[in-house]
Amino acid sequence: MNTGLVIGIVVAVLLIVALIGLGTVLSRRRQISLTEDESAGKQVDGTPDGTQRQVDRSGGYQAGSGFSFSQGSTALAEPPTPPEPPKPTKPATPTEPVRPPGERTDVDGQPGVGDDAAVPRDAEKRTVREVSLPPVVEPPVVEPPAEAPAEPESGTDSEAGAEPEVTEEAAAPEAATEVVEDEPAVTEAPAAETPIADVDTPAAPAADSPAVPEVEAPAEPEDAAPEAPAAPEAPTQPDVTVPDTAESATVAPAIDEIAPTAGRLGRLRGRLSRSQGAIGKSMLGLLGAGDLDEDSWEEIEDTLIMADLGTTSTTAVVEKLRTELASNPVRTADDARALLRKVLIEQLHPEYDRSIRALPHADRPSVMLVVGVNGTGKTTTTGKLARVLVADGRRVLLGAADTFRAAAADQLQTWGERVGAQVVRGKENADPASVAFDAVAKGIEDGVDVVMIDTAGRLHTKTGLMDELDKVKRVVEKKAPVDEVILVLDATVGQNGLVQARVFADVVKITGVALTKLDGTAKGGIVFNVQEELGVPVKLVGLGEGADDLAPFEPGAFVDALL
Ligand SMILES: Nc1nc2c(ncn2[C@@H]2O[C@H](COP(=O)(O)OP(=O)(O)OP(=O)(O)O)[C@@H](O)[C@H]2O)c(=O)[nH]1
Repeated sequence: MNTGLVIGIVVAVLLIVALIGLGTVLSRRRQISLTEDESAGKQVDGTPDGTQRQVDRSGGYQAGSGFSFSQGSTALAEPPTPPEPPKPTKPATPTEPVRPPGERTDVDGQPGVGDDAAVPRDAEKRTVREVSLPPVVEPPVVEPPAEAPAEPESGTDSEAGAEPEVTEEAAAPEAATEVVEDEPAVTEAPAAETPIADVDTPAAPAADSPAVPEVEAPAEPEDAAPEAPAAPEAPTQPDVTVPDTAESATVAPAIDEIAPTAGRLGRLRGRLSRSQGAIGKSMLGLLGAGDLDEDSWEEIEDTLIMADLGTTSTTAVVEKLRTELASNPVRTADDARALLRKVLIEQLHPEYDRSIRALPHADRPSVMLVVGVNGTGKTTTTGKLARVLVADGRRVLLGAADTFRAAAADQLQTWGERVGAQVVRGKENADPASVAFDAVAKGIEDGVDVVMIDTAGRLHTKTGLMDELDKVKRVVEKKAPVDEVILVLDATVGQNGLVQARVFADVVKITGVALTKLDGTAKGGIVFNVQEELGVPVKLVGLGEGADDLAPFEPGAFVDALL
């Protein structure tokens, strides 16, 4: 009797125990804990610091491409100025990619290009690489009237460049202002030692040396911005310095080796590790905690706001997360990560065109203005981008329209010399618009592929500056339409950067943003905010002071770095 009963009871008990065990296991698996995740990460690569962990999580992400360049004809719906009359333009020489196949992947240990990069400490350490620049030389062409020391060229040149175009009433005068075309360091003695030796303004005119302060603009340029009726402000002091006898000097200084441009964001991802802590860790921790109550959602919102995503992006991200979680609850840490990744990437508008409009047009170079508040990294970014372009086989001409600070032009010149790009610069306090005009004229004349103009970045609160910027653009467009206007923003200043950005956006039509110093902030979320506020894509990110610490912005790679 009892044997059967006993067996039955034992079986029943065993069954119950088994069911309880199974239930426990299942309920545990639904829980995702941050601490669990972390230790797992450590296990994988055995490093306690977050940096390594990122690598594993990325699944070895490689940014698919390098920098993407495009032609900017349609870029700015600005009134294109009358096309250049057939000038002595050299058909945009089909420069062949001289691209140095970079074997180097390390960017650390590169020189810090500081405020004043005039002294390239690393020059000797680098492998000198010959990047054969298309022979721009043709001294005779521009030189003829050369005998006259000072004004011959610019003065006349500007005018000349102006006249053929539609009356150019204003153009000539405006542009006629002081201009200095200075080619790489062909100057005097001191230049001897290093090819990169910083150069004072052009050799000749004694002028500028004395510690000229970087203060307010000179006489007229500021208010001289009087729109169209600009005609009056005629021949401002046509004081010019040096027609570029140095032209040919462009030829062959020691040129830097440039790091490979492809996959840079992937390679530099470690620089974003601080941002990772701010967004990735806490967000994943919260999302992984299973069912989220309102407090948890608030915490998620706070995290995003703290990371500088801004309210618009934060709200959008939270709403998307809520919707997704409602229909597809996350069950594993990987699920949580995948969901967050997807939502964040969507919020970064991967559909935006982030190509840099730096490809030449049939009859003229592309023209790029680099604008932004002082100290954000305009000059540095211009130099870094010039390197990328040169590495891509492009002929680049840099226009130092930041005449406000002498060191800025020196700095740009140094960058130019290091990659073999021509530099057109003006005397300190020269009219920036004039320098920009001459740079573009020179670029057209020499048939370069792209002219990049570094502008001054005085405080946006000075309306004079903004007028000046507006004037620079107008004057430049008398020579050629501007294809790209890159606004450089410092990621470390957070919301203030956006205030500045809006002011600039009111004056010029910004077509792309370069967000610098992302290596120095835990608030990588600023990228979302900037795009949302300006409606303009972040195209470039600065991730360090090194010469190659500039990467194209790629939403996927960026989010991977954050998580
Ligand atoms: N850490 C870091 N520093 C950067 C980055 N970009 C630029 N810098 C540094 O920021 C400082 C200012 O850069 P500049 O290029 O001189 O800035 P700017 O906007 O041209 O300044 P002004 O000529 O005064 O208008 C320099 O020390 C640069 O090395 C970056 O991405 N990361």
